[in-house]
Amino acid sequence: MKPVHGLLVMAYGTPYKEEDIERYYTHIRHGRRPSQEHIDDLKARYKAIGGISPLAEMTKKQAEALVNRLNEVQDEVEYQLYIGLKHIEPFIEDAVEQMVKDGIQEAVSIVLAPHFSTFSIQSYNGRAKEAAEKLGGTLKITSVEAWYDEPKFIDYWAKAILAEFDKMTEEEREKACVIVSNHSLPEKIKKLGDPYEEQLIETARLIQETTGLPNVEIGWQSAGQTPEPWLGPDVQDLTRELYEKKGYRSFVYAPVGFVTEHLEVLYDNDIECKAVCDELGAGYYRPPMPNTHPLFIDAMIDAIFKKLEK
Ligand SMILES: CC1=C(CCC(=O)O)c2cc3nc(cc4[nH]c(cc5[nH]c(cc1n2)c(C)c5CCC(=O)O)c(CCC(=O)O)c4C)C(CCC(=O)O)=C3C
Ligand SMILES: [Fe+2]
Repeated sequence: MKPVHGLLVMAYGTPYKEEDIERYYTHIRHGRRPSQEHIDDLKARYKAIGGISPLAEMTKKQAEALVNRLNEVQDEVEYQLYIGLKHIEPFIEDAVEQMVKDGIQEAVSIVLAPHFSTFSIQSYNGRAKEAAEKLGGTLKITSVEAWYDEPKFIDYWAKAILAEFDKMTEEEREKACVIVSNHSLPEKIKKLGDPYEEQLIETARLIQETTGLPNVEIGWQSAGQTPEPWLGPDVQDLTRELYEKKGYRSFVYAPVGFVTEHLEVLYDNDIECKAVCDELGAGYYRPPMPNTHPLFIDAMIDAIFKKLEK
């Protein structure tokens, strides 16, 4: 009999129904209830993308694709899937508790987000390890930390971006640019030595190298509503600036820090960035997100093996 190990797949989480929005947002804000205005604003954004986000279902599909592939490509271990979410049930702690109850002693974890930050990946991994320790320390978790430069991940985006350029006329292509972006974080992470910004720059460089496209720019999106400075330029401001200063007339948005068509993509890109493009009379393009694309799933499988072989 093969030994059974856990595969802990962690993701952000999303409200399952409208009534979940308030407690979900409160959890994101570390237990501080947001103002009614902020809640209403968030509700309106979910409404604008069709009521709820496709994220919950897609996280499940991605996790299932990962465990199936992991059990297909190796024969020594039987991996059992556990999903742990950051801001809604099943929480990361729930998943770890279930693993311990199931008698799992070894697990590998991966977060469905490619770039490392103390704000994101480290907090997921830290919560998983802390939960395992609290439950007696019988479960050992090996955590993948980042996979922003995995060749198959880059390949997925390179192909998806080039497919958008294929939709353009020769003339349009010459004045088109790619905006590679990630979720903004407070600028103070830079002083803390966080590699988040550099990792996005490296993802963009690899995409540029692989596609051979001349115009690749970096932007940040979906910044929080606090007075402190956040990483910029914001993708909307950047679009205007590039239109004016560099004469670009078409924009291909590649929000590579995300992996699914969820709120930030469907709203911040497909509604907000598109509105800027429409106003400028510029072309708006946004390749499909990786979701369960085999290249994308295999990129994460490669990252898992690299970590386990270390
Ligand atoms: C780094 C990062 C990622 C990527 C890495 C990862 O995936 O972990 C990410 C992903 C996501 N963020 C998501 C949703 C939200 N994030 C919020 C707010 C915030 N995110 C932050 C960071 C990140 N977030 C931060 C620093 C805040 C401000 C907190 C504060 O206020 O102090 C808010 C509050 C309202 C607003 O600000 O919009 C919402 C609703 C969804 C689900 C979307 C859906 O349901 O489809 C996803 C995938
Ligand atoms: Fe977020």
